Amino acid sequence: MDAIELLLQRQSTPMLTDPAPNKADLSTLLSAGMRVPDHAGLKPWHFHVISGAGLQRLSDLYVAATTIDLTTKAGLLEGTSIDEDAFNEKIAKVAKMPFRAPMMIVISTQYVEHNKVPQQEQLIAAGCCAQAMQMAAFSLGYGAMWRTGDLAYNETVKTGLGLAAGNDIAGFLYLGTPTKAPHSKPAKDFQANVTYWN
Ligand SMILES: Cc1cc2nc3c(=O)[nH]c(=O)nc-3n(C[C@H](O)[C@H](O)[C@H](O)COP(=O)(O)O)c2cc1C
Repeated sequence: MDAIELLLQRQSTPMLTDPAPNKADLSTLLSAGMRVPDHAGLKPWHFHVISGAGLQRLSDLYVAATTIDLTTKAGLLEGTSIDEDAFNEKIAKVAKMPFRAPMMIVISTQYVEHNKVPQQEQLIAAGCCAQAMQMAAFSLGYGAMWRTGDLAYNETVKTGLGLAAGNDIAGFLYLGTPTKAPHSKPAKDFQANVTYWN
């Protein structure tokens, strides 16, 4: 796919199935992720590639994190008890999340102390990794969807993934093959988002 065509046509695919990117294609994706603009060459990111049994491991972590969250919240509200149905519904929902696609890449930060590169720039660079990997996946014929949600900001999830304290999850990139041929989305007009100083 031509590079401009890729830039103008990229879109997300929420419904994904097997096959996931194969070994060679995954290597291309990860290399694209490493190729992003990177102030001072800090490589302030980390990729967890999760598939197969790893999806169940992530599901278990989501369940543990959500259980802690819900019981802590109930504990803080004196006199309240957990609504068992709502609790079970929420747990069932988060347990399924990693199985939305056959592969996920969790893009997190690995902040480096640097006098010219604030954390904000390092988080942006990690975001660029997610974008680059989605682009690479799209151009190779795979589908991809960048998600976050509460669990991206959850300390139990971050610790369970091995992130050092103070780091962030920039995104969960779901990867696989689109379940059906996607309808091409219309282009967004740029006029209202641009100011020219000539
Ligand atoms: C940082 C970030 C987090 C996102 N999190 C979610 C999410 O949790 N759920 C969701 O439906 N879309 C999320 N999105 C948006 C989708 O990835 C996607 O861009 C959006 O559905 C529009 O589709 P498109 O990429 O085809 O234009 C997120 C995007 C970014 C950049």
